[in-house]
Amino acid sequence: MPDSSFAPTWAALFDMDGVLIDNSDFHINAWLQFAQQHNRPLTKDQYLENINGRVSADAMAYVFQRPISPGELIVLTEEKEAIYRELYRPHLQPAPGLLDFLTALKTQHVKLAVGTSAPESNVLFTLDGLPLRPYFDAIVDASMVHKGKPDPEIYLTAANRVGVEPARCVVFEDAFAGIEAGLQAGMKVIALATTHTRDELADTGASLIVEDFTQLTVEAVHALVG
Ligand SMILES: O=P(O)(O)OC[C@H]1O[C@@H](O)[C@H](O)[C@@H](O)[C@@H]1O
Repeated sequence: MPDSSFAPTWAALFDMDGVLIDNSDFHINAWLQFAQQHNRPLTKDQYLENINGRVSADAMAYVFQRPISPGELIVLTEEKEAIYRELYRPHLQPAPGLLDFLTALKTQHVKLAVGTSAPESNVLFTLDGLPLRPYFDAIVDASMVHKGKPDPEIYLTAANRVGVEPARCVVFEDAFAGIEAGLQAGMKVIALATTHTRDELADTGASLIVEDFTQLTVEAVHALVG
């Protein structure tokens, strides 16, 4: 019998919005409402192409088409995220199959981390609201990096925090910017077809595309970095 205790460690790095929770429609509606309140034009397609999965600093600069000062960014971000949390709070639940999948990964001693573009207030809302925090060895949010996705910094920081080299990390993502961040970090990426369709995700470079976590096994994911 091979001794599995000597198996090299690998890590699963999870995006938060659109992956741990299936909440894209609520972010879209919150952004449209926020933009309207500020008399800024914004469409759903513009959101999907230019905002989805990105840190607030980049999203706000896009919406207002100008640089946003650090003080203004805090106020505007919390205004938008308060709208989102109000809309999504009654629906807050883990993505289908997530809890069983996280439990199976933990049983196999896989290192687990979150790498999200969200501000800390939304991480508290989601990870403590459900609660999911106890599953993870590290959590990296927008306040902990200089550059947001598609830059690889968020996922490289998460890998570093769990002590696993990038080549042995699998990223779970739903957003174009996030998939690119994982690939730029030298990691394998599994795309969740929550925000975008399978067809839209087909040419992104993701190794696998799934609808939700019920379609995944630990073995199938491990095989990507084995
Ligand atoms: O997908 P991630 O990295 O968890 O991204 C979080 C961000 O995702 C964007 O799509 C939302 O519009 C933001 O408001 C949110 O903060």
